[in-house]
Amino acid sequence: MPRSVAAHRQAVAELLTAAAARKGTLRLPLMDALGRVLAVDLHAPLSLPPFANSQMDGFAVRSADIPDGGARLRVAAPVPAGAAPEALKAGHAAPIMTGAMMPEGADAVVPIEKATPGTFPAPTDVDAEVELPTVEPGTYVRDCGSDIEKGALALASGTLLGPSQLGLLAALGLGEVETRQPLRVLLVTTGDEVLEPGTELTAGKIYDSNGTLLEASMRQAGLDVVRTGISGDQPGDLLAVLRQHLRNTEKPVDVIVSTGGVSKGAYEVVRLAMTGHPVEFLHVAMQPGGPQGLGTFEGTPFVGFPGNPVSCLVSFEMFLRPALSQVAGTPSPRPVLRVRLAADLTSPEGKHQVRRGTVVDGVVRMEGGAGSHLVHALARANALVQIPGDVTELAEGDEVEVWML
Ligand SMILES: Nc1nc2c(c(=O)[nH]1)N[C@H]1C(S)=C(S)[C@@H](COP(=O)(O)OP(=O)(O)OC[C@H]3O[C@@H](n4cnc5c(N)ncnc54)[C@H](O)[C@@H]3O)O[C@H]1N2
Ligand code: MOO
Repeated sequence: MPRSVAAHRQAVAELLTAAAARKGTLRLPLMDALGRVLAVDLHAPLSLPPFANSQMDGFAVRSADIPDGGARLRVAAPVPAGAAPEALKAGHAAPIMTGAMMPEGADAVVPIEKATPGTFPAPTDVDAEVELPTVEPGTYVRDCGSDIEKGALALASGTLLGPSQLGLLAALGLGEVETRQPLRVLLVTTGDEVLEPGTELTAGKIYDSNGTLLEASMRQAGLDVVRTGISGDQPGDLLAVLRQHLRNTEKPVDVIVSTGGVSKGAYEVVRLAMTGHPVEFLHVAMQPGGPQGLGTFEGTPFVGFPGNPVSCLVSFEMFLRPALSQVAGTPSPRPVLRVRLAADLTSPEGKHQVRRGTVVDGVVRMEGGAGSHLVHALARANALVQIPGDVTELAEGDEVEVWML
């Protein structure tokens, strides 16, 4: 009886719980923290904006100086961005640039486009005057702390640090940030037919797509990855490679992920190598990614993905990524949408099918067929299309769940 997708995801999460709990924190320069997870609640060390400033190039005024019909005001010394201006005298308007600090006493900005004349006077013109329309207090003023007040929670522990979050930390003047130490994955691809990209292709051989596909997925999900290179179909070779890396105390490994060698062939290297170790080989009611291995190898959690590249990606997205979110707080789940099918489709009964598709304007079009070797079609897709095991036929316009890649 195949295992359900949810049950296998839970089994992967349980396998990784102890390893995730052992991880500490790591203080990193901001750019090195891209894709990492914040380890602490972070409170703003200063207010943003740190001072009231102008949202427009224009004139800083005391709004009370300008009645309904407008007023003619004396032009004060200009306030460029970066300057600490003098207080604004009554009856005056100070030329002020976007981002420049509001002078004390000024409470509004009139944009230059609304001024007469509509250009700033030369700084040498000490007798200049300007005619301005009436303005509400606060107009085009970005108040101190209007984005965040000093001491308020800026980012909660567990936040994934992407460009926007790191930009906020930089705006708050922080050069470093406390991150969760990521789990380190030992990634091994297997198969006598598999060659490193960049080498010469000979008869019967193919290039290793899985290593790159999975390392990229794992890095994107905030994991550390150590690659072993390709292991051939001799179980002894695979065992030697794994043991060599597990002995490396400088880079201790938290989980091993292998690809290939888990199904029913005559030379299933991962199955053979794991004989006598507590690794279970089973079938999940999912396509692609049905054959799976799960257990421990000499105390280290072991996850064996099938060899087909699309099966590897689907296995990562369906099992490892969500399991990591659950146990390691790596908050990188895929955005889930409900969209309409561009065309009819069929799906095998009893298997949760994960098709690849392109979502545009709320409609999903399939990319390629169901085959798990279709890497070109995968590269065109922007979503995984989820078709539950009890659904065998869907019509154009029917709603389906998609996970955006
Ligand atoms: N009799 C059966 N045969 C197969 C079954 C089955 O249930 N009964 N399951 C099929 C399914 S589904 C899958 S998925 C694969 C899984 O096979 P393995 O995990 O044993 O993987 P391999 O046989 O080593 O490789 C499968 C496929 O993928 C290619 N491959 C392997 N590694 C790489 C790599 N690093 N980069 C690119 N491509 C790779 C390999 O050449 C094969 O074409 O088994 C089915 N068979
Ligand atoms: O499960 Mo296999 O991954 O269908 O190709």
